[in-house]
Amino acid sequence: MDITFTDNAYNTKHAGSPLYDRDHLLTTFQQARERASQLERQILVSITLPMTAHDPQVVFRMFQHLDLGNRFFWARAADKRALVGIGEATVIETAGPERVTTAATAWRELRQHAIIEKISSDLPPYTSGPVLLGGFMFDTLTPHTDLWEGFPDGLLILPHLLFHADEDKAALTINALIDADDDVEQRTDRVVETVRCLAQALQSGIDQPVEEAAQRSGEMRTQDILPAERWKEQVAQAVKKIRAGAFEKVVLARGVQVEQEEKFDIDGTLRRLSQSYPSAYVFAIQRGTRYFMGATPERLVCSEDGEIQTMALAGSAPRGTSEEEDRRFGEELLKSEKNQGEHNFVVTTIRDALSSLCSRVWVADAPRLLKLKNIQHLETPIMGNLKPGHSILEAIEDLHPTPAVGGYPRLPALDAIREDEQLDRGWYAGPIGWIGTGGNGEFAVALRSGLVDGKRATLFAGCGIVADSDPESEYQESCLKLQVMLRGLGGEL
Ligand SMILES: C=C(O[C@@H]1C=C(C(=O)O)C=C[C@H]1O)C(=O)O
Repeated sequence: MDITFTDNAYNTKHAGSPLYDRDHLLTTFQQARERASQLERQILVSITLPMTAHDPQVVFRMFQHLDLGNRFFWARAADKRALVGIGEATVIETAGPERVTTAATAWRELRQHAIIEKISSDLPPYTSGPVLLGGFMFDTLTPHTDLWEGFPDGLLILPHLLFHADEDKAALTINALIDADDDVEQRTDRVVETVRCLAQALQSGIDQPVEEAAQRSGEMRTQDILPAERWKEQVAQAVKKIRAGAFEKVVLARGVQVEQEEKFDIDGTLRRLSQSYPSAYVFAIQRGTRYFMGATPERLVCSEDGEIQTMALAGSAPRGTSEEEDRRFGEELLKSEKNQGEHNFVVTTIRDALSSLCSRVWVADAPRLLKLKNIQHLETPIMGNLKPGHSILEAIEDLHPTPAVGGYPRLPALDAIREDEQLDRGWYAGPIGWIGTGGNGEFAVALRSGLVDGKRATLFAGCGIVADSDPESEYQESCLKLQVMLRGLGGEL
C-alpha cells in the first residue's frame, strides 16, 4: 500500500509502517488534547504527507467510497493544480453582507494554537497545511429561495482529507479538531483506517482508465425559468434605465432548468468540463444531494506570497466556424466600442479596489482575447503586491462583485439586479475557491455553472448590459455561456 505515497524521507524512515505512522499521529493528537485542555478550546491538527501524483478526477471518484461526507473539487487542467477534499473537520458558516470579513476572523481564530505538521519539505508549497474550501453567495440582500438550501451566505470547509497537487508535487492533508475530552486513541485509529481505505481504493482504481461517461439514455428537457421574451424585455428595460442615467452597466442573468430520466453523472460532468475547458477552473462543491459545479474562465483573485493576480473579463463574441471567421470575430471584439466600454468599467473598478490593499498595482495596457471552446472574451490581466498583513479574503471583500458580474456603479446596478432580475442567483457569480495559511489562496467567479440535484439541474448565465446592448444578441450570448454546463451534463453532444 505504500506505493500510494512517494518514497520520501518520512516513508523511508518508517519503511514498512502503515501509511500514516499510528504512534506519531497518536502523540500529535495527545499533544493537541493537552493543549485543548489547558486553553479550554478546540485545537486544529493538520498533517500533510507527500503522495504520488494522481488524476484529481480519480481521487474525487475514490473519495466517494470513503463515506466521509461531502466532496469538493477544484482543478485547472492547464496548470495541473488541483484540490480535492472530503468531509468536514469543521466549517465556518457566515451570514449577511459581512460574510467575507466574518469568515476571515473565524479563520484567524481557528488557526490560533494549531498544530501544523508537514512530513516532508517536498510538498506543494501553497496548499500544504490547513486549507479551507468554499465560497460565498453572490448577494446576501436578495431574498433566498429553497433552491439554494445548504448553501449559506458564506461557507468555508476544512475537509477531513485534502488531496492537493501542483505541477510537480502532490500531497494529502489530514485535518482534525481535537477537544479536551476526545478519545484520541479512537480518533487515531479512525484516521489510520481512513487513509488505509483511500490508499486501497486508489490502488485498486489506479490502473483503470477513467471510463468514458455513460451516454445519456433519455432526453434532457430544458426550460427557461423566465420565458426568453420576458428576459429580453428585461434587457430592453435595463437599456432604457442606462440611457436615462440610472447607471452605466448592469449584468442580467437568466436561469434554465434541466431534467432527465436518470441522475446526472457528477464525475462524468467534471471530466467533460476539464477536458473541454483546460484553462478554466473546474469546480464542484457538494451539500448533501446537491452539487454546485461549473467551469469558469474568470479568476477573481489568486494570492501567492503577497503577490496577487486578478483579471478583468468582460466583453464577449462567439468563436468562428472557420479560422478566418474566428479571427474576424476576435478583431471585431477588440475594436468594439460597446465591448471595450463594458470591459473598461471592470478594469477601472478592480484597479481602484486594489489600490488601497496593494503597495503596487500593475494593469496590462490593453485587453487581449481569451478564446474558450465556444466563446471569446476580452481579458486584461491585473497584478498587485498586497500590503503586509492583508489576505486574500480582504481582496475578495473589496473586489466582489466586479462590474463583470454586477455592474457599474456597483450599488445602483445591484439594486437593479435585486429589483428586476427575478432569479435567485445563490452562489452563481459569487466567489468560489480556497484559502490556505499565510494569506495564500485562489478564488474564481463561479460562472458557467449550475446547481445539480439528482435528475434536475438549474443552470445560470448572465450578460453585461450597456447603453447600446441589443436584447437578441445578449440572449444569444447567454445561450453560448449556458452551453458549457449543458454539454458538461451530457447534453447537446
Ligand atoms: C456573467 C457571465 O459572464 C461574465 C460576463 C461577460 C460579458 O458580459 O461579456 C463576460 C465574461 C464574464 O465576466 C456568465 O458567464 O454568466
